[in-house]
Amino acid sequence: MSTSPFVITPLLPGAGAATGPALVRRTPLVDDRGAFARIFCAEALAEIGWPGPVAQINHSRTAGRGTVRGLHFQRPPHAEAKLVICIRGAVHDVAVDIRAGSPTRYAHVAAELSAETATAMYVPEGFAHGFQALSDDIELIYVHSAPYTAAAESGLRHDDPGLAIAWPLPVAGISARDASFPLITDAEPGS
Ligand SMILES: Cc1cn([C@H]2C[C@H](O)[C@@H](COP(=O)(O)OP(=O)(O)O[C@H]3O[C@H](C)C(=O)[C@H](O)[C@H]3O)O2)c(=O)[nH]c1=O
Repeated sequence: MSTSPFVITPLLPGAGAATGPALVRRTPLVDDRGAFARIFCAEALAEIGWPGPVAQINHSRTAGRGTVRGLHFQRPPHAEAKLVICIRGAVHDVAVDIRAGSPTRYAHVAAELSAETATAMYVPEGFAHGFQALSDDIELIYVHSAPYTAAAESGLRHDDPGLAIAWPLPVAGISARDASFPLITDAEPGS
């Protein structure tokens, strides 16, 4: 493996490499048998703020192009960092700054993640995450720094005018729960 298993590109100008979301592109080792890539590396990601031990790893499949999942986050003290790894298909991946007092609160960053480009997004604590499937048959792996805590789960509306997220495709297949999150103008303080 070269000196770093990833090429890391911070996505939120001014947030600093160690506090904002980042695009994490894997650098697979290719030979005549195929390829080998590291998909998570605590040491390499600590440089951009990965906070601690891996608490949970999830695998999600999304069948239909245009489907939106999210935007999700866990409220403190269960806030989590995530590495969202696309291992099949392509997604438009979005992270929204929800940090109280942040000069970029409710600003978002977006990037295309795909198996073909070997890309992932680092989503720090204090950011909500969502994505839209750009193809059928998406598979994502999520590495979480905190365990799932249903009581701490919350979210933002994908179509909130206060967020102004431009989804590339007509939105399809969103869950009733995700479609019913409050707008940021209606949300309870601290929610
Ligand atoms: C995360 C999680 C969920 N669940 C249960 C809760 C629901 O009954 C069911 C599906 O969860 P959800 O609808 O939140 O799944 P997604 O909408 O795909 O959420 C995922 O996609 C968005 C974009 C993210 O950023 C979340 O981190 C990620 O979990 O699994 C569990 O039992 N354990 C878990 O660790």
